[in-house]
Amino acid sequence: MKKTNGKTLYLECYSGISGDMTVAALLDLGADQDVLMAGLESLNVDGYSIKIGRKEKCGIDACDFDVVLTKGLECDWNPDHVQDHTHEHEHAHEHDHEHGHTHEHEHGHKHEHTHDHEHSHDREHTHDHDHTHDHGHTHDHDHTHDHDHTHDHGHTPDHSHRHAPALSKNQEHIHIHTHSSSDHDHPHGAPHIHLGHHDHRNLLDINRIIETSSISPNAMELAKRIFHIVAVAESRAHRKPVEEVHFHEVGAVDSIVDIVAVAVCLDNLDITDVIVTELYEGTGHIRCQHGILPVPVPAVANISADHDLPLHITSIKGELVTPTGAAIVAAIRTKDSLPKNFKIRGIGLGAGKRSYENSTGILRAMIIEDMAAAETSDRVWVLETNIDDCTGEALSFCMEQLFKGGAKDVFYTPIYMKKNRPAYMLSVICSGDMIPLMEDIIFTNTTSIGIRRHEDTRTILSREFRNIATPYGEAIIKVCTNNGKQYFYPEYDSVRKLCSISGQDYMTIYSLLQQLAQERK
Ligand SMILES: O=C([S-])c1cc(C(=O)S)c[n+]([C@@H]2O[C@H](COP(=O)(O)O)[C@@H](O)[C@H]2O)c1
Ligand code: NI
Repeated sequence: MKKTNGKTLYLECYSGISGDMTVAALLDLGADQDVLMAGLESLNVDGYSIKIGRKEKCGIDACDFDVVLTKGLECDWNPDHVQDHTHEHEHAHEHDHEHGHTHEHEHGHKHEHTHDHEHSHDREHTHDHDHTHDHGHTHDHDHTHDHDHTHDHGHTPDHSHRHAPALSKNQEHIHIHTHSSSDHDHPHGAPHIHLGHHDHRNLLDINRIIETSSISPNAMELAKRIFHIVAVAESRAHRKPVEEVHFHEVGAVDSIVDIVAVAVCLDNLDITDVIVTELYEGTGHIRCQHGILPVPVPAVANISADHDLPLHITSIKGELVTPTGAAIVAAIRTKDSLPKNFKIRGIGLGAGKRSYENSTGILRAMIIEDMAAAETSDRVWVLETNIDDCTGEALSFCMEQLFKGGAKDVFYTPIYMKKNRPAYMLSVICSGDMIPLMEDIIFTNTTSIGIRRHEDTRTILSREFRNIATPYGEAIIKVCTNNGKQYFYPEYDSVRKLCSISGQDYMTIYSLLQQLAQERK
């Protein structure tokens, strides 16, 4: 079910947008890393690890999210290669496709390559796959491309590969998590899925991977929506029915991880409204699996056309907006323009993998609060029924179902009914579209045989939930605004948890949380 009344996200795409930049920006905004990692693990996809660190872009500190592929590139590197290398692996792969991920190869060293450079090996290989390698052995590709890989290797020392260390100096990893078939259990009984970097999958395969995970229903719906947008765009570009689009680069592990990670982080941050600037894009051409593509690449152009995304073409030679980035914007954008007056409640900076002149390579995300919308009113429906013949247990269960179903509020009022019967009036406050579901829950779970209903108006203060750190752990505070003044209401569950950790009484912890929230406002 789509949530409402959450936070508003403002995405500044002045250096374009890609999947990994978005995840990094959302993590920097405070999305919970543990929730993200648990969600990704539940995908039952392996062959990658996650690196979350910091990266300096144009002197600015930003978060870096990297999907490091550990499987599916056996074609590129195997222990035999090492024996052939007399130089110290001072070469970087020159893949033509432009993913922003890192590959980690299992031959005793790690190297990072960003994929935005051209081939320049002096190697003799005919190889109509986009990346080429130059090692003295026969490659045993395990991916299922229908390219012909005819590697005719033989080292010459002048190749331009340069193995960079997996991290740049200023990159401090704060989370590394490896997924491999042997290092974790798969809780859902879902088939374990090995996705090599170049395996081909269609939309059904991707949806199955997402649906068998344990991510929240909101995140699941959003991840599927983003993939669907890419599939439609690819289907038009390649003139194939949507169901027959075989995802290549976009269906690879890093894209699945990026898209699901964005969905999980947005849900975790409780984002319900998103404002996005125009998408700054480069110009010229890039290479990918299909060969040379114009920028914006066909999938990005199609997504922009289908979803009315404003593009701003800069003179930068290269791809600033990836299909994944454009699809994320198309799926989450709810508003076109910023409110006239707003306050910034949080800032997150996500680092891009590429560097261009005249571009910071940073995606900036902000949580903003519209000052005009701080106090507002809305229309709701009130459903009521009087019940004198139902157990307290059934009434409690019904209340739980109503809240789960999306009621804004549910409460019981003790009443006296005919024949002097002590009874309860059940009241449900909900939006108009929820009435059928709410009534069904009441009729199914209680003895009620009739429900009154009327529409009402209410004045509501804007509110948001903030996490604050305390000496006893994290706590959640509800922050409400009235006439520009903020009020801090610690959440009951947080107070309860900290009471039990600290041994302090309820009012002491409650006041401490209010005081800390006030200080950090
Ligand atoms: O692999 C395919 S089918 C592909 C199609 C297109 C089209 O525009 S069609 C573009 N690309 C390029 O691949 C990389 C990966 O994109 P992500 O969105 O997965 O990051 C990117 O450079 C695309 O322009 C691939
Ligand atoms: Ni394509």
